Amino acid sequence: MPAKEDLAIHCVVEKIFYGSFLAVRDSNVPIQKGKITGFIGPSGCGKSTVLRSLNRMNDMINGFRLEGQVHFMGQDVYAKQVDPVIVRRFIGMVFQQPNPFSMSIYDNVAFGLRLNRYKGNLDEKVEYALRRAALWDEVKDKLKASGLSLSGGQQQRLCIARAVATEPTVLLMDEPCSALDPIATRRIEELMLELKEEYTIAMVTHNMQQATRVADITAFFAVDISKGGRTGYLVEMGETKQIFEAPQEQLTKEYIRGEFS
Ligand SMILES: Nc1ncnc2c1ncn2[C@@H]1O[C@H](COP(=O)(O)OP(=O)(O)OP(=O)(O)O)[C@@H](O)[C@H]1O
Repeated sequence: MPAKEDLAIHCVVEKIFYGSFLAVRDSNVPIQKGKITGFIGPSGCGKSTVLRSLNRMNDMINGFRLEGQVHFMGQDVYAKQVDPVIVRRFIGMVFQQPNPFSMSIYDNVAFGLRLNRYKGNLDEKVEYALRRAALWDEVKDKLKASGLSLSGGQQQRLCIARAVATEPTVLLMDEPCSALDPIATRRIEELMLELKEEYTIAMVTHNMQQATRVADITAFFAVDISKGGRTGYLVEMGETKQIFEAPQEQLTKEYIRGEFS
């Protein structure tokens, strides 16, 4: 277990429910500062559920209930007085499908800044965010064009620019490349490696090669069907190299060898 001061987020899931359905149990998921943590595991093991719990993205889902704690920089994210909008300002999110708003490239990036009543120079901030997302050179002459006019890979980088514009501390990425071709995927992976110099990243990926290319730390989840349900849980978590080359758990070994999916 890493030292407390090295953690950006400390997430201890006892149980997560959707209504009466127990989706995830017993998962202690520390997210280390300045690293990329990858969540891997078979479909339905709760990777997205846990990721989305980190910035209260699941709050909008009817019946969602977390038993456990999520601490961000030592603060309880689920404390009564905490505004989830503020949580998401510090823990940003990039989704599976690029989802630029139906507005100009510029306005997409400025959106969160305006929402937060940013008082500084908006043009400079938009340029900074687009540069951070490695998109500036491709769009600097068409900032007024619709975000939807960009290619899929560019749209995803626009979403990353939108997320980094408000300078979050952590970026959550839920299969950010799954809708992209291999070249656009590589571009996003390179970008993630650049971004981790400034941000802590946690990502869900279906692609084990991607986890080995990008993640410093890997968390492997599986589904427990022993009690007649389908409940996800964390099997093991560690340095990516250790998880892939010397996993501690038999289940991890079998998953990595492709013996189940
Ligand atoms: N909004 C929801 N309402 C009810 N059940 C849900 C909801 N979202 C997810 N679930 C259930 O919770 C469990 C975990 O789902 P989750 O999407 O977190 O898994 P995952 O590991 O990310 O899966 P995948 O790899 O297929 O995306 C699944 O059984 C799923 O059906």
